[in-house]
Amino acid sequence: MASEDLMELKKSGNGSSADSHKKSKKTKIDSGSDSEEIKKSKKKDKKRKALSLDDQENGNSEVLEPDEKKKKKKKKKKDEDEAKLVEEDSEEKEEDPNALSNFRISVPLREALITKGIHALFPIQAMTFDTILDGSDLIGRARTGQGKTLAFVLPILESLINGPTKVSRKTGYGRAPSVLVLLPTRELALQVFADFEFYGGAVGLTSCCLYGNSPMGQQQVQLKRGVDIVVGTPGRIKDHIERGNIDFRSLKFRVLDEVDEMLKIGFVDDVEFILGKVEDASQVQTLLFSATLPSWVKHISSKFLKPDKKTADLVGDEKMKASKSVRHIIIPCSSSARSQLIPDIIRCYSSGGRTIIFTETRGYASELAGILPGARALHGEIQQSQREITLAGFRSGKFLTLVATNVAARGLDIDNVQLIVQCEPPRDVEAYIHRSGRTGRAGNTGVAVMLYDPKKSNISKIERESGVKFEHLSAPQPADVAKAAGKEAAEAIAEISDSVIPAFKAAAEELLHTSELSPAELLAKALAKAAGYSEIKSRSLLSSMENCVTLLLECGRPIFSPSFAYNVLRGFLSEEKVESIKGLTLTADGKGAVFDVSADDLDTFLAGKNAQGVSLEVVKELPRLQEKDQSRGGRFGGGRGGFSDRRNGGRFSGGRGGRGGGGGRGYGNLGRRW
Ligand SMILES: Nc1ncnc2c1ncn2[C@@H]1O[C@H](COP(=O)(O)OP(=O)(O)OP(=O)(O)O)[C@@H](O)[C@H]1O
Repeated sequence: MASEDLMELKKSGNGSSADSHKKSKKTKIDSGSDSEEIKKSKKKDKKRKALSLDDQENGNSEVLEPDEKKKKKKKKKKDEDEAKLVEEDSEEKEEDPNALSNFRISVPLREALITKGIHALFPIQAMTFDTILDGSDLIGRARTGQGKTLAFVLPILESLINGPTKVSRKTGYGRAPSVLVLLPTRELALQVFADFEFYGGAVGLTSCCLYGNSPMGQQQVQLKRGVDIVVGTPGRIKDHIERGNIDFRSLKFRVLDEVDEMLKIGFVDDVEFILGKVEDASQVQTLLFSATLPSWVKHISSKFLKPDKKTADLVGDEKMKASKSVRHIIIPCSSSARSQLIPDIIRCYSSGGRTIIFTETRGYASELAGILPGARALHGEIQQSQREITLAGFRSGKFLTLVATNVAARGLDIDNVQLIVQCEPPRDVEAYIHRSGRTGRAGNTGVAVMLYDPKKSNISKIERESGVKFEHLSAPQPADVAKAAGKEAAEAIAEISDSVIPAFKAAAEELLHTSELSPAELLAKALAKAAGYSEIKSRSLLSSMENCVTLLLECGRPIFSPSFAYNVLRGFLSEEKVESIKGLTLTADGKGAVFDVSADDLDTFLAGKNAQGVSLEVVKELPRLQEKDQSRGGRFGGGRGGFSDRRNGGRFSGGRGGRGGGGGRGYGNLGRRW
């Protein structure tokens, strides 16, 4: 079996000395989180990691020492412009091994990068640049938002204009494409196309984007005229092949971005068909990228790559597979409470930036977008032209909340997405990783909130497989949200011009004279009105339902089953009241049960709390609950004692998730967005 080179960035911080650093064939880095790494990259930290090539099977490592790399670069012919640029970047070159000037990136491309504010390569880019430019097939993995797109765009372009594929690349009218990039969604195809268009354009290469539900004719004309780079979705590309519009005889590169999604059922046949159209695969470099590489992908993908392919894996065996620059929060919420809760979650955690809400179905995405003021839906049933308008509006800030299905889960790179809300846990862990990765990109931070129904959802599986340690929080309480809204309304009132006073003064004086309330109380009401409040309801910690209160029942001995809990309640409550309770769930410690009651019934329930040694109290912090798969003997968990909560000592750590629990500015947009 042919050996596969494995490149990996290793963590330092494990006692490796400077000396061993030099001797070691691996260059190690001190990596806290991805964002830290990227921030370090941005700050030109001297302790940058560099590249190491390990042989996956025998543990041998081939080293590209930074010094050797520099020598190699120095051999480059430099024209005047380049000399100037190098001079400008000389400080970076000395300080940052990943500075652009340390790579074989030609001047126009470097200039194009600098106009986008890019002065150094991100780790995955630095790690794979030479390997791709020098002709290897490659599988690349880095967490979401770490710059995988440029990791293939830059060396491909450089190879075509200055590198090994330059000589045999077709040029002129009617030329067949040199590069084929396949992506799973049209939005993603357009996004990657935009990068090729911009950076390729800077070096005189043309690109086109082929995706379904858009006119064939224009695409045909582009292909006929000749393009260097074809980006698209498998269905439409297959269509063009079948119509004889594309010729792959001159192909130099083929890229599967989001490779695991591309090789899933539904795409794999088309992908195989397309890749199979390359007659001499030995002449073509194949590159596969994704943030998630389940083992089955590695298996299937070996079919398409050469035996001496390389793997650049920045995630590797690390437990944490999702973005490290994202706060991962879960909040219990029944499906019927979602639409009431989500606006408050946005108020608490979006820091005034963009929010993407993920739903499991297209219908619910449309429904929710209809309910949430200022939100728009994006899913597969919406016409392509509308999808593009919606995404453009979201990118440009025309509206700040996008409600989407998994069509937006992968790859989309949108500035200032501060918050991701997942209405329920997704079916697979990859979806969780990609969805939550729409925030916290390129060294920024973000918040991902996932709602779950404690009686239905299995959080542990996602936690286990993604390596995420969820922060367990309860829903923000409306009273807390309202307090913050009141503060903002007060600030807004202070800014209103005095010119309005004469018009409103008479009504204000009239109110003061006729009302029994104090001036402060009246002003409080005015602030409530300004912030859009007419009443403040309580919210259950268990289901997030408004006007419900969560109670904890304990009876001095273990509660093994829901029916046992119901029987205890029947001891001091009427059947009617017992039947009115909602969402009864056993606690993880096996000692209690929590359930919701209507706020109006609270006194009736609390009146009987001392009966037969029973304790019944309003829950301030939701205790850890038994999960679906943790229970023995059915859905409600007959398991003795359930599972213990070693992490939080039996209590959720976050308590009320409202004030101070938010990311960044907290309730930055109260009263404005809704
Ligand atoms: N070297 C760099 N310096 C600064 N910003 C960069 C650099 N490389 C990429 N970026 C920016 O980082 C962002 C994320 O990049 P990209 O979309 O390629 O991430 P990704 O790893 O493909 O994420 P995902 O797995 O979610 O698709 C983009 O906005 C991109 O412009």
